[in-house]
Amino acid sequence: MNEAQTYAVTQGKGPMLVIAGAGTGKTRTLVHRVAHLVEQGVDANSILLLTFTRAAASEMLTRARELNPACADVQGGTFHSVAHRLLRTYGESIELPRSFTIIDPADVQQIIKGVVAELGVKQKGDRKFPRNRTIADLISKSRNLELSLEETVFRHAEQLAGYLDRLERVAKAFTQAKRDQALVDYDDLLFLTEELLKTQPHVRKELGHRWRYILVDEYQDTNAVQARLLEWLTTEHQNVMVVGDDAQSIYAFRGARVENILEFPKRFINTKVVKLERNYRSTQPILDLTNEVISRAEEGFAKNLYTEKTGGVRPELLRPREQKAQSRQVMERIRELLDQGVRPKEIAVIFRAGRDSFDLESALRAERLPFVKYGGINFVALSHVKDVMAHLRVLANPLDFLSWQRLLMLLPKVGPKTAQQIIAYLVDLNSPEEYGPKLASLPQATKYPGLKNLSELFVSLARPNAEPIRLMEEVLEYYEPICVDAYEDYPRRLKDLKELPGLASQSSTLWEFLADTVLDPPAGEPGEVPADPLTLSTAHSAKGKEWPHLFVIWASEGRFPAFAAMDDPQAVEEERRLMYVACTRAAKSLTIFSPQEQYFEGTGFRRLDVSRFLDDLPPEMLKKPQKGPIFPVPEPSSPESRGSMSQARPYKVGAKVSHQAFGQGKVMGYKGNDKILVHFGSHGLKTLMLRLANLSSV
Ligand SMILES: Nc1ncnc2c1ncn2[C@@H]1O[C@H](COP(=O)(O)OP(=O)(O)OP(=O)(O)O)[C@@H](O)[C@H]1O
Repeated sequence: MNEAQTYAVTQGKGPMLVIAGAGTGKTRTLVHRVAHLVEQGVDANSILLLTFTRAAASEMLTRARELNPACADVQGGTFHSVAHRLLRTYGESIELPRSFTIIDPADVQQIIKGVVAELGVKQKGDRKFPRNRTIADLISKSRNLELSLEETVFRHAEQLAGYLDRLERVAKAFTQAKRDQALVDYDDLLFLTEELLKTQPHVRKELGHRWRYILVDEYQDTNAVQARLLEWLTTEHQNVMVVGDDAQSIYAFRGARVENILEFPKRFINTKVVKLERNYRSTQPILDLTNEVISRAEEGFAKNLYTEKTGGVRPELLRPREQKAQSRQVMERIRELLDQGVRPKEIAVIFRAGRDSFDLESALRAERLPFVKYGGINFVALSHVKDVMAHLRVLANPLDFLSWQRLLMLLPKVGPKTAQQIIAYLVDLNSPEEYGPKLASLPQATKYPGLKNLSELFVSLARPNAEPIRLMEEVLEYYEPICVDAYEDYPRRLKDLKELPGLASQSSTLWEFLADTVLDPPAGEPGEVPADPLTLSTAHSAKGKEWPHLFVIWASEGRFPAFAAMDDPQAVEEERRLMYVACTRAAKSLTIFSPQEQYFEGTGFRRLDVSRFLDDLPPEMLKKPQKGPIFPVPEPSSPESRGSMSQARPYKVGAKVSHQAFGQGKVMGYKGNDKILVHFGSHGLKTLMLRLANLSSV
């Protein structure tokens, strides 16, 4: 431990904020802090460690246990999982039914789809009506940002303003539908827990005594309600340590607020602030590059990470012609490393979106190089997995009509209408013992023979204390023939299903299993993890990890930053931080690939520029190809095409410009082809008509 780390680890009681750069030992400091508290005689049971994923908590607690076995009893988890446990125990005091189940974003979209149909708000042929996913995102955004739906629509989806009244009706009906079915979404978990802590002083007191020390990792990615929950949980003692890095905040799109870090000392008086700046992970040439990438950010704490490691190779930028060439070059570099004796698990390839690695994955398979992939895949959102889970979910919550609907529609000849008619008979079900007999006695039972099998399944599943794995095995036995009938590509799906018993075996109760699969689904692809694999990961899923040798692929405009973010200056800033997170994972070598072309359906190959976050870096920071663009690409002819957009955009994002009234400013982005967004110091962000703005370069 260095001096700053030691200070953070050994402080006594009271609030503490650790602001730490990438690779400066945040995780290590938290682990040592936990072990130190236990060594000082603090009861391990009274320490709560809140992390971003369940895996992070268990990894840190394993490390703490290695330092001191008494750490085995330290409590750990995510805000959501702790909220779930609290609501399960105390939820009835705020009138939450005991049998509530948690729904994931896919379920939310499903409910919204139902509500939209029921309300009849979408007119036939209206192709501009927002998609279910857009509506779900807007509702969640408005809750996370704690803005009215109206304000959220105006700020984030102005083009949908004409639908506002209909969206408000949908939002209201969605809330009601969740209430009717005792369903709780991710956002509800946090807000209901806040309600619980706010309105039930005895619960607050009890928890204040139970958890005497609370430590929070990745504080930059918490949202407003999480910050308040932390306050409620610590009102009794204020023993709270949060650790975060504003430069690594990458979940603003989900409502995370970097301000939580900035405001922490105001919320908790007498906060001790510690800054960690010595980086132990990367060589100086890598740090020079990453420091530069983040120093171009609009705002943030000034940090200058340094290392005492000497030497190291300069990061390198390569510009393969297109995707196939990129995969080939990555493979060559990987082969070189392996030939030098580097282990595959010391190598990772990072990218912006899950699909970015598909081509490379085929190349790796063809060469029989084993890999694991993180991010971009949500195993439990696969429809066949959801089919299976629906049977278990109704066991836990008889009111979960969403799941009833899903499992009934798997029966031969049962469509949505019939499913609804059947559900009308199920509304008075109270416990799983009643399901089997009820299904067998339905008036529809003779017409739909599938109901008989389903009834038998539920008779057999009605064992309140059965382990989740046993229930899972029975459901699978019932479901597999259905899967074969329902899906043409059933062999692949059956293979996925084989992973489910293993997942179920990790939980001892059905509640726990259902909550874990929704709140913290496995991050990797299902299946056995090879012994010494290469890692492929999205930048989001790479957070907190490190590898000696790192490749970043698709570092081109439109891919990283993602095209969808390019018109929104704040989104671009988040993409920049994401690039920073990606590059700071590298310890010894960093190689960045920026393909020069991308193939678009219909329009063919289009030129891609180097990602703006890496463009214009001096060659001493980033080694670049000797020649300029090696492959000439014909300019696109159609005026709507992406290529022409850059012609209509006379200033680079990040360039300095001057305006007669507002003075000097920085170009933040474009809105369409005719508006430019410029940040003018004290005048703030302005959207100007390019034609009229009369800007000049500085
Ligand atoms: N005092 C120290 N002495 C030696 N190595 C250290 C020290 N502190 C941290 N390290 C090493 O530095 C690396 C980065 O540490 P850690 O993963 O805790 O950083 P972090 O701040 O959580 O990083 P990030 O936020 O970038 O994910 C690890 O390999 C860790 O073992």
